[in-house]
Amino acid sequence: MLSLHDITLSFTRYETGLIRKELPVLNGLDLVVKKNELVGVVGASGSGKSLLAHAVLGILPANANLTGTMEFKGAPLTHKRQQAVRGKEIALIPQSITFLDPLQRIGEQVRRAAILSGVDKKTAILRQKAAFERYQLPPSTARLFPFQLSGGMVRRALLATATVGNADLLIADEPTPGLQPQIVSESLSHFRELADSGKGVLLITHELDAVLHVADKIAVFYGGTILEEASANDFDHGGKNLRHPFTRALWEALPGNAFKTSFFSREGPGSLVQGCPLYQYCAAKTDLCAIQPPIGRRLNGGFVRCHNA
Ligand SMILES: Nc1ncnc2c1ncn2[C@@H]1O[C@H](COP(=O)(O)OP(=O)(O)OP(=O)(O)O)[C@@H](O)[C@H]1O
Ligand code: NI
Repeated sequence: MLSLHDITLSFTRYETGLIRKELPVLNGLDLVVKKNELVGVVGASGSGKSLLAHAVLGILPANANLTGTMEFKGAPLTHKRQQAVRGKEIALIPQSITFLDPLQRIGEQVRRAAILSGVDKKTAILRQKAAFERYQLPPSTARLFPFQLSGGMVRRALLATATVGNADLLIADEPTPGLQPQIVSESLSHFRELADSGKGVLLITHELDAVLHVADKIAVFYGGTILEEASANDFDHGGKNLRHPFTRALWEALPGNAFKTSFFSREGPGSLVQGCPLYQYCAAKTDLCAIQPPIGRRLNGGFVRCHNA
């Protein structure tokens, strides 16, 4: 359904004296989301996950330079097509709550999203009511404006807005922070249902724990690229089928597993280095890792970008 190949993204910045600086964010990224599939993208804060979502939707800021190929349902996802499919065939649950229209009542926004995705007015009303019920928004909130809702309610309104239509691909960017555990687990199982009903779901998060239960496949994101693509089952049996040392470290950090902190750092802009992005932190590194970025390859039914896997 969605196929991303060799996606590279940088920002142009002008510094004093009009010196142009390129700030790399994404680097040679490949990712596929199929019909019926829920793919979790797990990565540290600031590693470029939201920008990846924005790249697919065509809503990057003007100083972003994007290269690579994107396909949606087998045809190139050009800028024109992105505009045509946004909110219709591809829906986003944004990380930022500022994506709601501040001047439109919540109920109208959810109904408008349903209509945009191709359902008639009557159905839109029914769908809006069902979405409100699913995300525990009392019917009376339909008449309120976003500023009149609590932060948690705004998040639930965003969930309702993105899932009310018929989008074939749902991209959820950290959709559940600050929500009650019950609503978190309900929205995750709703994403699973959507995938089971023939949609594709891309779920972006920094919590591996939460997505593991619902995802088919996990893409581990670091330093602007995907280090490993593993099936959710690869995390079973003590994670012994995992390919990359970083993914194993993520596995170790799951509740109930032995926690090692040595591997983790905050990823900042411009931190892409000559060799492996994990060179500084990796316990399994060799000299090659310092000078040559590992090339991605298929391994044991998954994907890995590591010289030593
Ligand atoms: N318009 C911009 N110009 C320059 N740099 C930017 C711009 N927008 C984002 N960045 C930088 O790109 C990097 C990736 O940002 P992004 O929001 O995609 O990270 P993220 O993985 O979604 O993080 P989080 O988990 O905190 O949401 C960040 O370091 C951010 O500062
Ligand atoms: Ni983000």
